[in-house]
Amino acid sequence: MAAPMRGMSVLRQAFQGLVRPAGGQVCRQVQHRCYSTPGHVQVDMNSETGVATVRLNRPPVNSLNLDVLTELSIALEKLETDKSCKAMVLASAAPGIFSAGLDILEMYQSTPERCVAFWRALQDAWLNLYGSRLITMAAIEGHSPAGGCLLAMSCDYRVMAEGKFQIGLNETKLGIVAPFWFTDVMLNTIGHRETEKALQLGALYSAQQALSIGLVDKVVPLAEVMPTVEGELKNWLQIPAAARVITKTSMRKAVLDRLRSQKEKDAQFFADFINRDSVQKSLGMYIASLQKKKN
Ligand SMILES: CCCCC/C=C\C/C=C\CC/C=C/CC(=O)SCCNC(=O)CCNC(=O)[C@H](O)C(C)(C)COP(=O)(O)OP(=O)(O)OC[C@H]1O[C@@H](n2cnc3c(N)ncnc32)[C@H](O)[C@@H]1OP(=O)(O)O
Repeated sequence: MAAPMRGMSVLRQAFQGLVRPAGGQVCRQVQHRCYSTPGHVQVDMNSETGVATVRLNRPPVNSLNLDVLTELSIALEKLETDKSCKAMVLASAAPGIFSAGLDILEMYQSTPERCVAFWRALQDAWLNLYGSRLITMAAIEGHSPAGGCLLAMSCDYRVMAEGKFQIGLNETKLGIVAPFWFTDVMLNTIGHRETEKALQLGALYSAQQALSIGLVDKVVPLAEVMPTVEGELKNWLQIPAAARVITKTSMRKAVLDRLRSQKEKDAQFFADFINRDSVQKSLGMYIASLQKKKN
């Protein structure tokens, strides 16, 4: 195995199969390529079908910190440039959870510099996902609040497990405000009236409620989520790719461009907003309430 190259992060090289990270595996078989690293994003590429499964793997709740978001971005970039890849399923390796959203500890008592770096990583991961040429499907096998809901909504199709799991943009409940591009994605998904209610209330929906407002496309028993995604993918894969990609791009371009044109301003705004005393106080209380839930 080659030594790490200068000027290129070990993480990026690991994803490109150039180095074998300590404790990790890079396995290549005829039909499957798995890029498994000590990190938090597992990619399994089935080269026979052209479908990659990307699993978030940061137990217990797949909260999205700087590292996870950076890894996710790199994984998505790599799949985007892999000509054999046609579709991507976003899923979780942690039972009972899709993603708990942004890691609240990245936003609580952090430095402005870290906040900006964290936000840039989120912007890049989202731009890569929402702007992807691939068919993207979310297999939601657990809770999916806030940033988890953003990731799911940014896919082309969503299948959610029935039962106790919840999904939604609950930011106001934490005393924070969903950024404009979260709002844009929700508007594109469920329309203006439902978004207005959902965002003000910080609503978290059951799978059935989410289905009724169009936040997810299908609700099935937990064990059926992956087979349902695979079945749906067969339909999507039959559509001529160029026509589908042009359609998707034209429908998403305005929302993507809106963030692209003001990334730095948005990152600065986030860092300033999140470090306000009143916001820090709300976040502190929310963290305490999560911990109290256990006692
Ligand atoms: C004026 C105009 C302003 C314009 C706006 C400008 C800028 C925008 C500013 C801010 C926007 C920022 C956007 C944020 C989006 C987000 O994603 S915020 C994150 C929201 N997430 C949540 O609310 C989820 C909270 N978690 C839960 O509800 C539950 O954990 C769960 C997901 C339902 C799972 O429950 P379960 O019982 O299985 O697990 P536990 O609750 O016991 O959790 C286990 C463990 O994990 C910790 N944890 C949970 N969620 C998070 C998280 N998101 N981040 C970090 N840590 C988390 C939890 O505390 C437990 O920890 P332990 O006690 O140490 O074991």
